[in-house]
Amino acid sequence: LSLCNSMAGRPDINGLSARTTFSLSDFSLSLSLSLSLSLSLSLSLSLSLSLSLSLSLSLSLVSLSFWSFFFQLVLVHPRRGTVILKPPTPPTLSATMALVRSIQQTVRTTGVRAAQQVRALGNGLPPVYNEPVWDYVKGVDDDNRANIREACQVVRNETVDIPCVINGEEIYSGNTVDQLAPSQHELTIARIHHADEAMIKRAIDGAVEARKEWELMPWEHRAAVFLRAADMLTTEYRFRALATTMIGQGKNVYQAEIDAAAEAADFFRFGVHYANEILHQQPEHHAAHVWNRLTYRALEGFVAAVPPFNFTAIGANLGACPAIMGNSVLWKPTETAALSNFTIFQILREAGIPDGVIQFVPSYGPTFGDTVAADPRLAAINFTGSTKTFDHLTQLVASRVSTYNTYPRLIGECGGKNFHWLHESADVEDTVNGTIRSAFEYQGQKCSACSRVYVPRSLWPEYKAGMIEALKELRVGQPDEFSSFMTAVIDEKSFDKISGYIEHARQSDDYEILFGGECDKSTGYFIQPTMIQTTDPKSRLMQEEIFGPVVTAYVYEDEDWESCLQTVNETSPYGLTGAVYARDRSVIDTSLRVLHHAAGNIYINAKSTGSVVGQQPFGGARRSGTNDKAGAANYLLRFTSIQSAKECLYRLPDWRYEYMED
Ligand SMILES: NC(=O)c1ccc[n+]([C@@H]2O[C@H](COP(=O)([O-])OP(=O)(O)OC[C@H]3O[C@@H](n4cnc5c(N)ncnc54)[C@H](O)[C@@H]3O)[C@@H](O)[C@H]2O)c1
Ligand SMILES: N[C@@H](CCC=O)C(=O)O
Repeated sequence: LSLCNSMAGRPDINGLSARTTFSLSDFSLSLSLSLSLSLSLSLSLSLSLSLSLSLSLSLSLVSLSFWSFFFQLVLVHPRRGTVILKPPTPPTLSATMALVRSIQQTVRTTGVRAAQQVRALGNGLPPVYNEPVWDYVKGVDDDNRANIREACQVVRNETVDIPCVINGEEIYSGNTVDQLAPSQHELTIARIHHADEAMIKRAIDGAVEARKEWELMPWEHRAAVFLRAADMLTTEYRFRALATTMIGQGKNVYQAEIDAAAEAADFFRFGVHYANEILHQQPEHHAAHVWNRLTYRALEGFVAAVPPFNFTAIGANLGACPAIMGNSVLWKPTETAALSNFTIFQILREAGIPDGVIQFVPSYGPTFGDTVAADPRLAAINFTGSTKTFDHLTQLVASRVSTYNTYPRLIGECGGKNFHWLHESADVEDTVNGTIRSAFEYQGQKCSACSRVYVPRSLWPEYKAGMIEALKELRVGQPDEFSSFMTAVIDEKSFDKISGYIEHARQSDDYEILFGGECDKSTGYFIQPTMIQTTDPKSRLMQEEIFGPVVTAYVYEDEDWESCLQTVNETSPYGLTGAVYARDRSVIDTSLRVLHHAAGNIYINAKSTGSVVGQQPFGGARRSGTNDKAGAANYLLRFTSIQSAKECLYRLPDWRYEYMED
């Protein structure tokens, strides 16, 4: 059990070193095993052998158990064998660390296998666990660093032709759009062949046909495709998935790792895990001589999947997870993330997804939206992106609602205006570190990124100084330079929008730019991390989603903390993520009450980004979306249409009721 529990945590997310996150329970399992082994063996031996022989055997067994204890710790720890051997003084144990790192891959696999055997007993599936995040630490993970550099160089040197893949056929339409590297204009990494309306219609026909066989396929065969894809993605294709995300979407190695490897694999593995739980849920109550059953049908029709640019994993989740539940899907990647999405799609094909079940149809957004919404077989739109686009798709569907064979399900995860609220009891250093990470990692292009901060006057001098000191150190560069914390924003449209907000702040008396503000698109779309202070808590920069590396702070009087919480709650139309930093427990309690509907994901003394599949189901309400919670069973439930069956085990003997006799 301790093994399984330890698998549930993913290191790093809030900045903790992976090497400090193992728990005592990991040790206790190994300890008890080795001690009980040694005790029971020596006991039985002492019964049958002479005392002295038994004693010497016991001693050797104790020493053996010590070593088995040591090795078991390394082998069974599912995420990080290396955690066990953290050297108290690095120079003296550096050789040991190097050795352990060199067997790290083996340990990861072996540890996972050991735990798999434990969990598999429970539910008949291989166990589910969060994919370990690799660190790429200099001097420790040098092989991985070299591999990722090489994989990025391959992406830099090539221009991949990305076809539409319809019913298994690769179609190079010739109607192309280029995918450019955001941080280097001259790099065209892919040429995307767009589908037109006729091709999208053909993809719909093929998908509807393919679904019939796919949804009836025994569950274990469907599940195996995604489990296999997760393994392929995290082993032989890991560096490729990362490199296409790094160069294509402008992520540093760590941001790519948590996205294209860890979260994408988690969506597949946990998707299968949750689907398995759902499929096995059956009515608990049966009247006498009756058998009630539920059948989890796929949606009748097809699912249209429309992901954003900012997470490769979201493409994987939107495009693939409905198929776990037996649906067929049209996956329309966005142009600015086409290469990474295509990489994931190719993995799924190689893992055995049947032709037609997932149709890969890059196309111009409005052409795709109009065509799928016009088809009576549309069963769901699985969307993540801006609130504006989701509004548009919702209106399209609403305007045609009586033409559909079934009411299309609308799943929309949209924008945010996420907050960090500090109380005077907060730990300032912690909030500075959290804000820097949340607001500026991946250039603030996470829907969860912190974008507005509320600071009590008593903490402001220390908080502001801490932020500026960190910002001075924060390096903006190329995605495959290990010194880069930030790189360029995704494209010219984003660049213009973000720089427009900065310009607005420069022109208005409500704001003071405390740091950054420089924007340069001459070689790539670079925007320096920017911190702004406002005197108006309801001004534009406190309300609207910017989706870039800009954070705006408002300073409030310490004694007004409760009314400030009301301001946080009422300022923006969104309700995605937010963080409360305080050490005073009653303040935490009050803040959670006031902010009850302000965020779908609320964080306490933790930054507003970095949700983990299976741990913090993700999504928000208000204008942030339908809050269906990606990374949880609820999400899978949106893609099934339950049929309820009642079977009588007896014959109805008469139509008359007994009371009818006089
Ligand atoms: N809540 C979440 O979970 C979440 C996660 C990631 C991103 N986001 C949000 O996504 C936005 C950034 O992503 P983006 O810039 O790619 O969003 P976007 O709305 O511009 O595009 C999203 C997708 O919609 C497609 N699209 C555009 N017009 C369309 C139309 N008329 N019909 C059909 N499809 C159309 C695009 O091609 C793209 O694939 C931000 O607002 C961010 O907050 C939300
Ligand atoms: N799930 C991610 C955000 C996804 C949207 O961009 C997080 O929690 O940071």
